[in-house]
Amino acid sequence: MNYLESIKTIISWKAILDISLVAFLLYQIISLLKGTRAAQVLIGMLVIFITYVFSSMLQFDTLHWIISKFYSSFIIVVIVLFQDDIRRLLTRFGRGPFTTGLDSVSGTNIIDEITNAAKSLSHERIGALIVFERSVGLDKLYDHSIMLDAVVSEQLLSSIFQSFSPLHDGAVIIKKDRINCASAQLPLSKNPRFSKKMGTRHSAAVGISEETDAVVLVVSEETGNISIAWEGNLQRQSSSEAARKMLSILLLPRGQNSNIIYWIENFVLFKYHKFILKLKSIFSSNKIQPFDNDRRKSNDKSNSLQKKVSSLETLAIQQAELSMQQVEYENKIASNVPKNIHIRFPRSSKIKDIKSSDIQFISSNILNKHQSLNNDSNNLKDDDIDNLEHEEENKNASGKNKALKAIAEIAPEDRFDPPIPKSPPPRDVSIGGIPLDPPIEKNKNEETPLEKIKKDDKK
Ligand SMILES: Nc1ncnc2c1ncn2[C@@H]1O[C@H](COP(=O)(O)OP(=O)(O)OP(=O)(O)O)[C@@H](O)[C@H]1O
Repeated sequence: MNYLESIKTIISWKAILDISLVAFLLYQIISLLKGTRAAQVLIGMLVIFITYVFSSMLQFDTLHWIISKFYSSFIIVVIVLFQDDIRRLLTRFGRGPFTTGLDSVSGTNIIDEITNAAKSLSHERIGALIVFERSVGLDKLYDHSIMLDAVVSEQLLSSIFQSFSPLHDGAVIIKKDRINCASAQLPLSKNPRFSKKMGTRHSAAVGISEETDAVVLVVSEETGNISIAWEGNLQRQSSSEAARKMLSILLLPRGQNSNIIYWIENFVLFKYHKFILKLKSIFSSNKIQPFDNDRRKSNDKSNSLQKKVSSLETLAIQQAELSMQQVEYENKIASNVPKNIHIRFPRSSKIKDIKSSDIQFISSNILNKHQSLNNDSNNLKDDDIDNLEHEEENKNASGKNKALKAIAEIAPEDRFDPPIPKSPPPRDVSIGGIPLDPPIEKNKNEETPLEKIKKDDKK
């Protein structure tokens, strides 16, 4: 009985609260430092501390003196080494699940516009990075960005991220209910788990969510996946609808008059998603994030497709070469054409949607186009040979152009190629009557390719 009573006096509610607070603080610090460079520094400092204790016990006076000098400036060392991590830790304590980023009235519309834009961008395989500012200001990112202060709309967001837009590189930042700026450069993730496996767009999304309480929506250009980064986590969304729900949880205040029940509901939902994310990363095979698995699968698919395409391309070239052997004249005219044939898929096409029948269609298209080129050159044979002599170079060039046009026709749908710059204006050939580049004299003994062909024909 005495024993139980003594325990009761020790374990007061204050002690329990005290221990819980310490445990919570330690958990936050460990979860923040886990996997970072700071964790390694911390381990190094722990080793020095153990050496210090042993040096004192074993009376190694010199070692003990050196380490004690080091520990006298310990606080300064810690602040210098961990300045980034301390800032992140303090930011984390300064925010909570109750800080929201959008207004409860207009927020839903904004999330709708953004998820619709993400859906169409994902469908077209156009990468995007959209940051929602919450309680921590992102002012330092504005300096190198382009200020917009525009109303959030699906059309505007979609056009910002098109590859021909001057604003497409970098992130769009949503502040309150407006698009604040575009082309913002975000800090990359410091977590080696992300920084090593991911491309820079996703690493930047995680990076800003590690440093601040911002929520980031990423659309992958490579896979078309929509992901959301928050609190240093990255969660791939199964659909744009899932992204909409997740953004609503993270950004919208729960209810117009947010009372404690809504707050708790928000907190539980917030923690639930975090817990699910952790579970997934623990149980996912090979300890690879679902995100990485997707990327790997998509790489495998595109690799096998590339193999198929290159083998079909070789076949097309082989057949073209065979047909070219029939007439030497054609061979001379079109000898460069097969080398110019490249299969180009439109940017927006989904790799998984391209079936083997499509590839067959494409390859037969190449052969047809090539055949028509050869026919063109056959017709030329009937033309006046003298005229040809002067036009031979032009014909060769037009043959190549036709081949390139044929390639452009293979996949014309909604592919956007930036306009080809006009040829530069003619250079000044002389300054004050002194020629800059003396004209190259044609070697009269040198045979033109057409003269060679004529000779061969005569033989
Ligand atoms: N630090 C950054 N801040 C903002 N945007 C960035 C940053 N780093 C890269 N980006 C954007 O990401 C693009 C490059 O993406 P990259 O292919 O490296 O990333 P990724 O994560 O593999 O994405 P994706 O799956 O879309 O290819 C850049 O063109 C740029 O628009």
